[in-house]
Amino acid sequence: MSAYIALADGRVVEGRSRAPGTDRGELVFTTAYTGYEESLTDPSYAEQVLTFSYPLIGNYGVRSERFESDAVTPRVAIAREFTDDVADWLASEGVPAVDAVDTRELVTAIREQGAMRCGVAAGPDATPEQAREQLDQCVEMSDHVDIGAQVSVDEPQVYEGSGPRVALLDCGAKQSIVDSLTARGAEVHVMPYDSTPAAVAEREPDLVFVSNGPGDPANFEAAGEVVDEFAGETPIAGICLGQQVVARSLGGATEKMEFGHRGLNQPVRDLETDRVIMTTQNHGYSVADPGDLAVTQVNVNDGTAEGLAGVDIDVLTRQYHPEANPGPHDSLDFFDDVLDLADCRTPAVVSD
Ligand SMILES: NC(=O)CC[C@H](N)C(=O)O
Repeated sequence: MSAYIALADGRVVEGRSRAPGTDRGELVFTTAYTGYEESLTDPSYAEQVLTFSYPLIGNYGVRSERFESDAVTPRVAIAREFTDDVADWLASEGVPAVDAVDTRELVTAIREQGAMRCGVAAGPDATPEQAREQLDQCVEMSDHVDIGAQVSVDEPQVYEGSGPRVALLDCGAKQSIVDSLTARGAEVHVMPYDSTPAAVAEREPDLVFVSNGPGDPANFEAAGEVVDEFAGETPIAGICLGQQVVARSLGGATEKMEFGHRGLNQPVRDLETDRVIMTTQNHGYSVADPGDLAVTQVNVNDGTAEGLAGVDIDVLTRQYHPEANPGPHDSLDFFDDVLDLADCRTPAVVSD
């Protein structure tokens, strides 16, 4: 069974269909060599076509305990080789999968030209024309203005705890962010991404936390309004899209990166301690201007802002994923730090 990937640069790359279907999205790559279940269920990958640069994906099976959400979130998955476990899982979820592709060619194209639109057709009757038709219908990431609605809860969900009460604005939150907070005793109220400041205030939070999420942070204005309303009154935290939303709301700006950071070994330097930690990352936008916030951590490779902190107010954000699923685990203390900001309730005792 054949498969075709039509790139925005005019190329059509041929591969083998491992799960049939036609679809489209922004072509990106991750260098992660493990954690494929986590990546394939991370809501931040909505509307993207995910290429794994590591050549064999699926060598330790598929277990739902490792999923970050209920759904497979990228629109299409591509690898040099998928095991049957992964291919069968993607087929059962209706997500097209393509392997037997020279992923080095795709990665090089993305590195040289940036993350780009693509269309995919896979299956017994797939044709290059179908892939090109998908490409024609593919819009730029920033045009997915309602992307938050795809990935957020519809109604608030409460996880009980005896520690600080966290209002987590769910812009596409990974389950391991919720788990990292509840493991430390926090009471977590997962709130829809478009909650109003009044709806958040009703929860009487000790900490307002903006989650990770897909697409352009400019399309998460409601979360920015919540930050604007609570900043200076209640501590604020953010991860990845959350950092971007918080920065935008507090006078800063974001920009689209050329091909982003996606992988498990991105080095980050803390400017105060000079310590370098290895981090897991998945983002295509970055904070170009921190506004009223101070940059406290930077990416060692390209100098982009990896951590921000309030100067006079309690704000702490990370561009990488401190919940570190599947790892490396250098960054878990972020959760202790943000809960310390909110320590007006019973102290949390549990650690990872
Ligand atoms: N993991 C995330 O939260 C990603 C944030 C944002 N969608 C970006 O690509 O930059």
